[in-house]
Amino acid sequence: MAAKAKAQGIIDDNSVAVFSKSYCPYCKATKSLLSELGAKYYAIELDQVDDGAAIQDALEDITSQRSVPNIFIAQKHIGGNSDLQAKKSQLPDLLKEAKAI
Ligand SMILES: N[C@@H](CCC(=O)N[C@@H](CS)C(=O)NCC(=O)O)C(=O)O
Repeated sequence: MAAKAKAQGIIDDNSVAVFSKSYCPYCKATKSLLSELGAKYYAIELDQVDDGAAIQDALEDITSQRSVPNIFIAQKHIGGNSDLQAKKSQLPDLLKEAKAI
């Protein structure tokens, strides 16, 4: 429950939240794209925090998605890297609406 509250808090408190793992190439692609677009984002590396596995379980409960990256923009679940890349043309508007750029 603590992990679920922490995951939800990260989603609620950040215009863009990326649940990531430091070695994950899809996560790197997501963070690169957001950086290229000049977006402010919060990333948590689940392989580098003690409660990372519990947060990953909580994310699966919340989103039915277990893989990382698990991405939220303006508290809305976007999905993983392939979902984010597929929205590339809409991202500038989405990120502006979210006040991330
Ligand atoms: N199609 C997914 C692929 C993501 C993926 O395969 N991520 C791997 C890490 S690189 C993963 O979540 N593996 C399971 C795990 O780390 O628990 C996307 O585009 O985000």
